[in-house]
Amino acid sequence: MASLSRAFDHRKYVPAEPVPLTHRQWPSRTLSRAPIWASVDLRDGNQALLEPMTVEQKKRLWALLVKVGLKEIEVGFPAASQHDYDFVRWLIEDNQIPEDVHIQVLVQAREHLIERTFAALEGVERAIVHVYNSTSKVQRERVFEQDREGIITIAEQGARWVQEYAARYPDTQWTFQYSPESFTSTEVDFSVAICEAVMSIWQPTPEKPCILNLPATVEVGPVNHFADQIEYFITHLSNRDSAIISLHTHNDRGGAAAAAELGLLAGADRVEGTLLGNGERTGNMDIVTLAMNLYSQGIDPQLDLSNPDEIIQVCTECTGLPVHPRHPWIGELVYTAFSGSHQDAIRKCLHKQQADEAWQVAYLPIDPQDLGRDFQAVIRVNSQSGKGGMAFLLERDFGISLPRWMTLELAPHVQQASEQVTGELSSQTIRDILLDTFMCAAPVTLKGYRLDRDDAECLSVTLRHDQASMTLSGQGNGAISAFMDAWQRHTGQRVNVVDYGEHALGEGSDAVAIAFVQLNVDGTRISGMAEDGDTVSASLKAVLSALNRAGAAQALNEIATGEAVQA
Ligand SMILES: CC(=O)SCCNC(=O)CCNC(=O)[C@H](O)C(C)(C)COP(=O)(O)OP(=O)(O)OC[C@H]1O[C@@H](n2cnc3c(N)ncnc32)[C@H](O)[C@@H]1OP(=O)(O)O
Ligand SMILES: CC(C)C(=O)C(=O)O
Ligand SMILES: [Mg+2]
Repeated sequence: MASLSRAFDHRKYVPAEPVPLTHRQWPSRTLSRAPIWASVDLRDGNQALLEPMTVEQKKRLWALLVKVGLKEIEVGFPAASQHDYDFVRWLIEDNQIPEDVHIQVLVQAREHLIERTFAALEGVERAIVHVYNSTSKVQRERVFEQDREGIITIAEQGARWVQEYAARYPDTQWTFQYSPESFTSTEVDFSVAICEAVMSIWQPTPEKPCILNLPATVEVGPVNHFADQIEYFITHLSNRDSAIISLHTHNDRGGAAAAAELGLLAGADRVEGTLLGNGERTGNMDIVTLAMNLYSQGIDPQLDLSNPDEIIQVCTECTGLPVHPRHPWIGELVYTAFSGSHQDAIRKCLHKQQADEAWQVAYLPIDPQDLGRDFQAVIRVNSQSGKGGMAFLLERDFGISLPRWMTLELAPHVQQASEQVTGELSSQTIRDILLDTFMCAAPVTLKGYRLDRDDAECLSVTLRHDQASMTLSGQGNGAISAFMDAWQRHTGQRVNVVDYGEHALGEGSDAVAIAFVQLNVDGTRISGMAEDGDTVSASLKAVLSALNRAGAAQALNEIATGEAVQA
């Protein structure tokens, strides 16, 4: 090989060895049920922390794992530390293990460690004892300095010791688990051979199977490669019915959840992982992510994840690790849309979504309310937002349904404000911008009106400006057109109504009317809005808002004052 520079140089690395699998089945399968879940938060998660959890923190996380519904929980490496040992003793002596939960403990294939592990478990009703040794070529050659036979011997010895010590505690229902650690970097035929060697000692049966846990101790290849490794293993293992095939993926390439999903397609039964993915290096497979992936495909994950805020709080307090705001499914920002076209689509879909139909909302793969997230967080407005977002917020928080043309007129004002604040705009600020821009009750104000319904509507409207009141009269087929007529007659301006909209705000006796109008005043379009307890007043005030914005005061000052009456 040419000499490798010390700098960033891809030639230092070799790709994963292709798996000799010709008619792979996993690509044409789909998942239809949840796997057996096993948590390794209290072991793999714990061993990755700068400061391992205290017994109190472990107790808290344990309670959460049980609450979420995990039935197999690796609670530690009791031969490694007094903390872990004491925690296991507390679980047993304090009767903390629910009847349907199995605790699991990890141990190396070394006799004195196995002996102490069983001592820690004394008195437990049921438990999984998990023994491992490393099997990859690099571990064989550079760490253990053993050939394949030597590595198999370590595994066999471990299996034997586990079996022998278990026999000393006949009152416990034991399940044995073996991991060929570094499975992903191990030749697949050797993984099969070493697991078969362990099985030949344990003699599992379909009624009393052992667990073979296949770890991506380090994720070294693409997720399809992992699926090939799993399918090869499962289809080449003798006595497959007597083993529960378990996956234990890490996230070095960011594929832990995807690898586990494909591994399940390849025939695995069980997955190990941690809540929110804490674990060595980039972490273990995140159980929440995988469970929510299944949930969003219409599969019952068999875990209660309806309160992710509690999961986040307990996990962060126990591990000291923060959760990224864009963490899959449960991050603070994952159901929030800032960008305009997304907001527009979400708003339209939410309007059309029926309670009894399948979820069909663009940009929201699940209903955020399933995770206790309300729509408060869904749409937020900043400089990347469009009209859809602000319309959504006005409707959601204030019940204001803007007509489309009004939304279009408001949008540039909101955009300008969001650019000035370089951040997010609250719905209150958006409402303030709406009112400041379009609700223009001065300088000309509405003092009163009289509407007589005859063949046409005859309107007398009294306005106030500059301490003076004046009454204008006009006719039309409604109050607004009569007001237009009156205004034209008295000012000489050409005024037409281009668009109009109105709706009730609130309900019952507290309801008020909100009216929006777009006028054409001497060839220029201008809009106004108003609120009033009286519908006609709301309409007339909306017209006056538009006229005020168009310079009503000046128009009035220019006309003859013949009809003006001093107040
Ligand atoms: C991928 C994983 O997560 S595996 C789990 C890793 N987790 C942990 O290791 C956390 C807890 N471990 C510990 O605290 C310590 O490793 C202990 C207390 C268990 C053991 O400590 P030590 O006795 O100092 O041994 P250490 O773990 O350093 O291992 C070194 C020796 O054990 C051997 N060894 C390591 N793993 C195994 C194994 N799984 N089975 C058999 N032998 C093993 C090594 O070859 C080495 O042997 P050598 O001394 O003859 O060279
Ligand atoms: C002990 C084993 C299963 C492990 O944690 C790993 O290989 O990542
Ligand atoms: Mg691990």
